[in-house]
Amino acid sequence: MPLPRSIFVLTGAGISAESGVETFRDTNGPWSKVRLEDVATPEAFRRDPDGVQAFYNARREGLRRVSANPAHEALAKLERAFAGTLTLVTQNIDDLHERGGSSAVIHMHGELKKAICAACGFRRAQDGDIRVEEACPACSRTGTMRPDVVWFGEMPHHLDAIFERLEAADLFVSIGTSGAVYPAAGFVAHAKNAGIRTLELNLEPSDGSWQFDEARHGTASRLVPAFVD
Ligand SMILES: CC(C)NC(=O)[C@H](Cc1c[nH]c2ccccc12)NC(=O)[C@H](CCCC/N=C(/NCCC(=O)O)S[C@H]1O[C@H](COP(=O)(O)OP(=O)(O)OC[C@H]2O[C@@H](n3cnc4c(N)ncnc43)[C@H](O)[C@@H]2O)[C@@H](O)[C@H]1O)NC(=O)OCc1ccccc1
Repeated sequence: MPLPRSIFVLTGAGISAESGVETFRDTNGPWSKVRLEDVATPEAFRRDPDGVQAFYNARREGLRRVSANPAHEALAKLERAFAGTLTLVTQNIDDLHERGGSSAVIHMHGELKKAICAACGFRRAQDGDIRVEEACPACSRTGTMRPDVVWFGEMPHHLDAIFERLEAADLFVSIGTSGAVYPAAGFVAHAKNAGIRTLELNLEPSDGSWQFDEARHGTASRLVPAFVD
């Protein structure tokens, strides 16, 4: 296998599973206790801001109790080895890629540790809880500060740069994702149509596994370091 010149990596919840961040499919994960449309849509935020804030405040607080694992660290090593020609796109809203040493992470679904004003777009770093009634420091409106995450029905971030980088890559690697949520789940088909080699590293075959040139199944903390070395 010729050494790729530029690699595009997409990650999902599976890469953070061994750090203790539940995936969306975990039987006792956060998503097993709530309905997606009750916590991760703009409509839910309008209908029940307390419930939505509590859901994300709890996940943000949970980040204090977890740390990056060997899969995150291996991708940081790959970033150093492929200075500038590695694109790392994650669907995850946790900060474990950065805590694993990666510096150029594209969070296409946003970040738990950021907040945004739904009225004026003001953004800030967010460590503690967002309080429902707090006022936006920029426009002074209250009840508009929300987690800076992409909810269902909202446009993911950085899509133009993502597709540009994807088309310029010669290897697409998908790690720890079930391929259930679009547009991320469509990246493998896009890569194939562009003649790019595709590799899946996942605990089990994902919904889109049949599309990959190669699939290796097992835990990320074992598969990713083995892929990088
Ligand atoms: C449910 C699904 C069918 N719905 C969608 O896809 C929707 C609607 C839609 C759009 N296009 C479509 C086309 C067809 C059908 C539906 C749609 N998409 C949207 O609404 C998107 C926005 C979607 C983003 C929503 N926000 C998230 N997250 C942030 C918030 C939050 O986190 O709270 S999505 C969220 O769910 C997804 C969960 O998936 P995974 O990360 O893969 O996690 P999962 O648990 O499912 O799987 C884990 C995998 O890991 C593996 N694993 C487990 N342990 C390990 C281990 N140890 N090692 C290795 N692997 C492991 C498991 O085997 C498993 O395979 C991620 O994307 C995650 O970010 N927006 C949009 O379309 O806007 C308009 C648009 C867009 C583009 C252009 C024009 C218009």
